[in-house]
Amino acid sequence: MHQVERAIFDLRRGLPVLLLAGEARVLVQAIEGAAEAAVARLAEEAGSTPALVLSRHRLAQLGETEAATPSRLPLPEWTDRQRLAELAFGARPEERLGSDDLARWRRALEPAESADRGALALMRRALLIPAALVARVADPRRRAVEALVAEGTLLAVEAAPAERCLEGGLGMLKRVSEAHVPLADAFDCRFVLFREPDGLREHVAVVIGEPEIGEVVPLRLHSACLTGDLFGSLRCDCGEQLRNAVTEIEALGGGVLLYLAQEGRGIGLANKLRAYTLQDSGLDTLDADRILGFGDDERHYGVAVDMLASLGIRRVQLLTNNPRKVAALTEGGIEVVARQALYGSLNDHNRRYLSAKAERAGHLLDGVLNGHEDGPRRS
Ligand SMILES: Nc1nc2c(ncn2[C@@H]2O[C@H](COP(=O)(O)OP(=O)(O)OP(=O)(O)O)[C@@H](O)[C@H]2O)c(=O)[nH]1
Ligand SMILES: [Zn+2]
Repeated sequence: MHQVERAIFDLRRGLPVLLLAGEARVLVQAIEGAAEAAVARLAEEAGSTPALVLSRHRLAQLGETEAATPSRLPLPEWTDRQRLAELAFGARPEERLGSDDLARWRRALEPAESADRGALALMRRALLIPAALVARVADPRRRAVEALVAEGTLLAVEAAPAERCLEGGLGMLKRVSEAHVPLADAFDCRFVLFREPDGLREHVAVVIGEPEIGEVVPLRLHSACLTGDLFGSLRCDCGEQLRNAVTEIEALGGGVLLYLAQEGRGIGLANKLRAYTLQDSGLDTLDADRILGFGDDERHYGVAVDMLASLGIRRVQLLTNNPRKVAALTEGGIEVVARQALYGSLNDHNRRYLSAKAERAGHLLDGVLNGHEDGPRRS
């Protein structure tokens, strides 16, 4: 895990890393921050033709509608940064790259192997665009590349743990510190901070009042939304949901709110802002994420299950409109005794977002979409 965490750091800085997959040595670089001549340079370094690894969601945007797995797209050396960006996350690839060219690219697709899957997982964990430049190191270049590793200028990491890096080291969450933090809507609150084993993400359990831990505990799983939670953005309903959850849990006699570092349904703030810009050109919240190469929802709730285990909570009354959260907790061995709706209010800016969640992602938002437009509602 240690090397994986370092690899994420290097990739975020725009540096290449070397993935080790059996006998294969594969140079990997992020699309974000890639220099103009990145493909040519990688070709020279590896002595082979670089390829672009794309997620199945992105492949679908390029016309590979049946893609069930990621694939590798071999690239000519003259591929510049602009073309890479169009291929990896451009909004209108057909228009910009030409349908003939796209069809040709598609015919050249190769199935992804372990190093390619590892590269994509690293990009996701690093909250970068989920597309990677990869190049297999040819035999004549192997020594030179290994020398870079030996002298410490290139980081080598095994592909297998890289592939698993999104699982987040379950059961190894560290409970780090805690304090009493009185809130405007609930005076008696304790913030308990948890850190993932690789140190990259932190999550907070807000214990409101003194819930009976052995009984059914009112619980909210809240995914971070900087724009909504902190600034009251009108594009979503998160800020109101957050505050309504605190009030509601307090009214229920106490419970827990898990504030999870899952900004943008797990794609990170940078990508959420990219997705917002795409939404401004007419796409809905799910299609915008798919253009960028992401699935409808990239969140994993293993950390929430671990936090509940640490707090001794096994039975909950869950405040959510999202059936996936109920399913994820149940799968993690938490008994969801009841679900309780939790709404923000509808406005002209979030109407399309909430409708898409209800119509396309199965969120249970009838109560807010059908007529309750004049303020927050609970049921
Ligand atoms: N990718 C993406 N994320 C968004 C967008 N709008 C809001 N979000 C994120 O969506 C998540 C919403 O979190 P929650 O309110 O906990 O979850 P939910 O899936 O709406 O479910 P409930 O609120 O429990 O019903 C947050 O991480 C937001 O940052 C968007 O347009 N695109
Ligand atoms: Zn939000």
